Order: sequence, then C-alpha cells, then structure tokens
Amino acid sequence: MIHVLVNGASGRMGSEVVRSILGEDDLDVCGAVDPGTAGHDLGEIVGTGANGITIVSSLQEAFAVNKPDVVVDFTSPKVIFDNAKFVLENGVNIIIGTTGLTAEQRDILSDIADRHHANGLVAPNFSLGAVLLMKLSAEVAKYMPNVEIIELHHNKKYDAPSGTAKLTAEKIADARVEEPEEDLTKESLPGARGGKYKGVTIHSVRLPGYVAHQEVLFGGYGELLTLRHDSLDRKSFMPGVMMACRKVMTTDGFVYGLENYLE
Ligand SMILES: NC(=O)C1=CN([C@@H]2O[C@H](COP(=O)(O)OP(=O)(O)OC[C@H]3O[C@@H](n4cnc5c(N)ncnc54)[C@H](OP(=O)(O)O)[C@@H]3O)[C@@H](O)[C@H]2O)C=CC1
Ligand SMILES: O=C(O)C1=N[C@H](C(=O)O)C[C@H](O)C1
Repeated sequence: MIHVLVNGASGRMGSEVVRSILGEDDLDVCGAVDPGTAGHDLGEIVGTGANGITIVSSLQEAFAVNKPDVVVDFTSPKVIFDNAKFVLENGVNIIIGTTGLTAEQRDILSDIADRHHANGLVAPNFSLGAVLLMKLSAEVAKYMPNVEIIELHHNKKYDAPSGTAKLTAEKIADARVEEPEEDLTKESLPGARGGKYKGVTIHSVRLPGYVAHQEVLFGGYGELLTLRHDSLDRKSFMPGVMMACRKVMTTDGFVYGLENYLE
C-alpha cells in the first residue's frame, strides 16, 4: 500500500484527488492538509461520507503524526516552493500539480531531493491529451515556427498564463529550427497582443464555464494548423495523478513534465 498525503485536500483538484485515491486498491489517503477546512472530517468535505480522517492546517502538523510515502500537492503558486522544500527535506516523495515554480526553484528542489534521497515530479498538466498536445506542438514547430498559444480557463484560476501554456512554449522554443517572422504590429491597447514567453505569444482567457483548454495555432503560407485540447472535467487529470503516485516511488530524481513517467 502506498500512503498518500493530499495537500490542498479541500480544493477543486485536491478533493478530486482524494475521491480518486479512495477508489484505488494500492493507494490510501493517510493525511490531508488544508488550512481553511482544518478540523473537519475529510470525507465530509469531499462528499464521500465521514471517514475519520481529520484535515489539519499544515504539513508540519501532519508530518508530526506520521510521514507519508508521497505528498500530492494541489495548493497555490504562493506556497508551493515552501511546501515542496519541506516535503523533500523530510525525505518524502512529492507529486506537484501546483503551477508557479520557476526553473531556478525547480533546480533548488532537485538538489534538495538528491541530498535527501527523495523523488519528485512537477507536472503542469496531468491529462494525457494535454501531454500529447505539447508533444505534437513541438513536432509541428520544427516545420512551422510561426505560432501563438491561446489558453482558456475558469475565472477562479490564480495565475496567468497557465503552467501548461508555459511548458508548451518551452517545448516549442526548444524544437524550433527557424526563427518566427518579426511581429510588426503596434499595440494601441497594452496587452492586446498577449504576452511573450520564450519567444512564443500566449493569450489567456478567463471566464466562468471553462475548465482547462488550450489551442496552439500555427500559421504558414496560405495554410493554418490548429491543435486544441479540452479538459471538460477535472477527472481528466486523475489517471495521470494516480499513475504518478505509483511511479514516484521507484523513479529516481526530480523531473518536470508527466512525459517523464510515460513509457
Ligand atoms: N497539474 C495539473 O494537471 C493541474 C494543476 N492545477 C493547478 O493546481 C493548483 C490548485 O488548483 P485548484 O485545485 O483549482 O485550486 P483551489 O484554490 O480550488 O485549491 C487549492 C486548495 O489549497 C488550499 N491551500 C492554500 N494554501 C495552502 C497551504 N499552504 N497548505 C495547504 N493547502 C493550502 C486552498 O485553501 P484556500 O481556498 O482556503 O486558500 C484550497 O483549498 C493551481 O496551481 C492550478 O493551476 C489545476 C488543475 C490541473
Ligand atoms: O488552474 C487550473 O485549473 C489548471 N491549471 C494547470 C495549468 O495552469 O496549466 C493545468 C490545467 O490547465 C488546469
């Protein structure tokens, strides 16, 4: 049995993760952290019925009682670096779905993981379709360097652009053989052309009704190629998270991108 502690257990993703783990034979929820619901029964909060697990307010409080095999973190870009540092310094494996870590912070965490013999995964997107969208985008960018990303999310999302859009842009930038054409447009409204990351323009849409969606638009001469992925339900992320909970136990190192765990 792999004992998993869910950090951010009452949130949109954390509660979905708890419900998924409860349905797996080889995984169990050994702890749950979420300051806003501390003291409440986890099962009542995630809608599965009382299960006797009391949500606590911090990782420190949870680890003082028992150390899990794996921490799954879906919290906030504001706290993820400190969360991950604490988990890895305790020699515990971590699966990070929370966005917002910089490349420099990932390097620091990788060093800590090595020193404390812990493993980790940072995956901006756990859905198989999104991973494939990123892979295909990199392939197309070899031949069509003129590309822009539009990501569309629910309006409760904290950050923009999305972590998925940033990783997609990184993959496109690495794969491009030719430079894109110069952008000669002058904005008469600041932000109208979106933001540039790694030389790739990203536009972020935030509206109620969306879950998580992304289009990658490639322009050529007299032709267009558009790749699109839609997560219509947060269940789309769960097979990836469950798989990661197992793989992190045996895959050495601290890696970035779910593709590292796909055979
Ligand atoms: N990798 C992937 O596939 C996906 C990644 N994400 C990312 O996951 C993150 C969470 O998203 P989502 O679930 O929608 O957000 P939510 O705001 O719904 O959930 C986050 C939860 O974490 C809690 N929280 C805040 N601070 C702490 C802390 N220090 N310790 C423990 N819990 C804390 C929040 O409490 P409170 O509300 O009281 O602040 C909230 O309950 C985001 O970065 C998002 O981009 C989302 C979907 C898929
Ligand atoms: O906040 C979200 O909802 C999502 N966040 C991740 C991101 O920023 O890429 C993954 C997915 O897009 C949903």
